[in-house]
Amino acid sequence: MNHDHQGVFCPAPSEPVAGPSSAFWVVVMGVSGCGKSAVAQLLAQTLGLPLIEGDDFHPPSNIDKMQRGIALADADRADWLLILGAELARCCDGAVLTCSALKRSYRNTLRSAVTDLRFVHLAISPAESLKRVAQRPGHFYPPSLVASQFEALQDPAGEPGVLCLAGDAALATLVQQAHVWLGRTNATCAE
Ligand SMILES: Nc1ncnc2c1ncn2[C@@H]1O[C@H](COP(=O)(O)OP(=O)(O)O)[C@@H](O)[C@H]1O
Ligand SMILES: O=C(O)[C@H](O)[C@@H](O)[C@H](O)[C@H](O)COP(=O)(O)O
Repeated sequence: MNHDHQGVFCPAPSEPVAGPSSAFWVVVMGVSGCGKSAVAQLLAQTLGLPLIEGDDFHPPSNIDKMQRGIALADADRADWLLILGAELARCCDGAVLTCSALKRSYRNTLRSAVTDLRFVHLAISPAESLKRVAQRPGHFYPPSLVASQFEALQDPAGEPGVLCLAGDAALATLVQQAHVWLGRTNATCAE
């Protein structure tokens, strides 16, 4: 079953959606606290593309689970990833999506929604992730779940269309590096 966050049915595309040649879609990915939201917001502004916040599309049951300190399982993430793929496909001229996308199979679900999907992986240490998550007041995601993110993470290095960055660099540097890379790989997505 595939619903958007307001419960409206979203048909999943049977073929990845291709946009105009200038269009591209990019996922800013990584463990909790790696900087997905911060980087994606600036990157979307820089590129003039819509921002899709992956966390906004979790069903209440997932939020509730995480708030109670229970890590999501593959089954909890399956519909969420399909919805995020449909959201990407809906943005015909491209978009920037924040999504943890921790496992290769999750990334492949997103790849099946749009052509040449790029991923910018913000890699940080468990200690840095824990520090940042613990300092984020009012967020639903508890520090006790940080270790589970690293257990689930499958490094995307070597997969097509992936840029890996050190997430402890300055925000402006990260956005610039992603921007340059996206310009260089546009239309080929071979890296
Ligand atoms: N490159 C960075 N350097 C320093 N602090 C950062 C950086 N990126 C993000 N942060 C801070 O870390 C915290 C988590 O960032 P956030 O973007 O919410 O991560 P995520 O969306 O991956 O969970 C926020 O307080 C944010 O301001
Ligand atoms: O797949 C998951 O386990 C969740 O999506 C998780 O990766 C995400 O980190 C939380 O929703 C917290 O949100 P932030 O990543 O924005 O901290």
